[in-house]
Amino acid sequence: MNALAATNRNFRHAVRLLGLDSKVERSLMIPFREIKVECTIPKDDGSLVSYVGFRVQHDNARGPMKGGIRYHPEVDPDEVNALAQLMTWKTAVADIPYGGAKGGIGCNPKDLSSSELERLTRIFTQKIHDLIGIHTDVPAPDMGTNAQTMAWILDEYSKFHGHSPAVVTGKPIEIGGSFGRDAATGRGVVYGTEALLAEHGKSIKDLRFVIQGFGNVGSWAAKLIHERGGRIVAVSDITGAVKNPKGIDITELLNHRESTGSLKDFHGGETMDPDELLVHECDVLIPCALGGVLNRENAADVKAKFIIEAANHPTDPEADEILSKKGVIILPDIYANAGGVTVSYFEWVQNIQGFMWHEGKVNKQLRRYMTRAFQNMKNMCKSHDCNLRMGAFTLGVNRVARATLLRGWEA
Ligand SMILES: NC(=O)C1=CN([C@@H]2O[C@H](COP(=O)(O)OP(=O)(O)OC[C@H]3O[C@@H](n4cnc5c(N)ncnc54)[C@H](OP(=O)(O)O)[C@@H]3O)[C@@H](O)[C@H]2O)C=CC1
Ligand SMILES: O=C(O)CCC(=O)C(=O)O
Repeated sequence: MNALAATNRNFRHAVRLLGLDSKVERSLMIPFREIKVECTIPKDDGSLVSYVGFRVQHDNARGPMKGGIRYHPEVDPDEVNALAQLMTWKTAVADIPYGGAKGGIGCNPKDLSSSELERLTRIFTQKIHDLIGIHTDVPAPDMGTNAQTMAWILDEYSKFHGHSPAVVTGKPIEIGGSFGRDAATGRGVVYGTEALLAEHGKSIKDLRFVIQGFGNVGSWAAKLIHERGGRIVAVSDITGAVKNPKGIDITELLNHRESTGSLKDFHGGETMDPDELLVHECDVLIPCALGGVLNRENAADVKAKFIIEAANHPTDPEADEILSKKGVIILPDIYANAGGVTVSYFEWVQNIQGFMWHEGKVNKQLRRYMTRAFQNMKNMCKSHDCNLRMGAFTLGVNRVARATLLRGWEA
């Protein structure tokens, strides 16, 4: 099942649990606006290359639309639509005053030089600059993009609209980024994991973890779990996977990745088949890379008792059913990875105020938001007798439906 069909299915299930009207359902499902643009750039060798860029703005009932921009070869319109919709429910779960959006360019950023990436980002910004903005749609990093990408968007956007730091979040600190944004998604994952484990009388230091993906989210989650005494027994990136039953020294792995650019040839563990990673023996599995990685092919073989969805939609609905029958507890993406967008909100607030917070304040507020959202999600589970995914979906969808009804549809 593709990402959009899976997301729509979860949304419809939440609508049924909430008893929402079919007109509200239809209005919430159809995206506010879908943008598709051609981006042609000269390569460094003078040849021309064309890419397709997307921005889907899903809903703005609760505030400006918000969500990352992904550079990845598998970016397609359905996936961007699904990710934009997930952002709408995610910002509502976190209770931050935003709607949802997502963007992407179908390219492999590893095949482009830094100057080619800059040209691509600038041309994409030129094509969408009049449709994004501080109070309309605020992009941020996602897979394959980073603080530098946001700096180029800010610079290009500012040529048309004047200096506008709040038009993107996840920027470098020097040009208005927030302390703590780089680590925020991974840190939020850890706060969410702590809240879940505490409910089950467990703590990070007693458990074994497997992490798929060692980019922004995966490496920060790994570092913070390692610091708390959690034993990380296997990690992967696109180049391969490494395991060590005694626990991988994450500080050494970060140093290795820093000096070589990947996890390959790391001597603090044994190389393993990356396909084995998701079904490796552990207590907690944290997918931090692509969507749909847990599916009917591998779900029955998963050994973890807890899955923390740091990636967006890593579990497809068939896997969801298989895992739930096995008693695996899944902390859903629209809650588990909401730390990133929550600190993006703090960054936007700081830009608008023209006042910078220190990192301690950012992290303290992040914990407060993640803890509050966890309790709200649990309350929805109780009132609708449902699992955590539906607890999060009913929480998010209900808040957006309420905002939509309050605003009304009169033309
Ligand atoms: N950045 C953020 O703030 C947020 C991100 N997310 C979600 O988290 C996930 C990861 O995003 P982010 O960390 O930002 O992205 P990055 O691009 O920083 O990192 C992605 C990581 O996934 C690895 N990867 C890619 N394909 C595979 C594969 N087939 N098997 C194993 N590893 C793979 C990459 O390997 P390599 O390094 O070798 O390329 C890299 O380590 C995405 O689903 C994203 O939507 C969710 C909320 C916020
Ligand atoms: O920080 C943001 O605005 C969005 C991050 C994002 O793309 C996500 O949460 O999936």
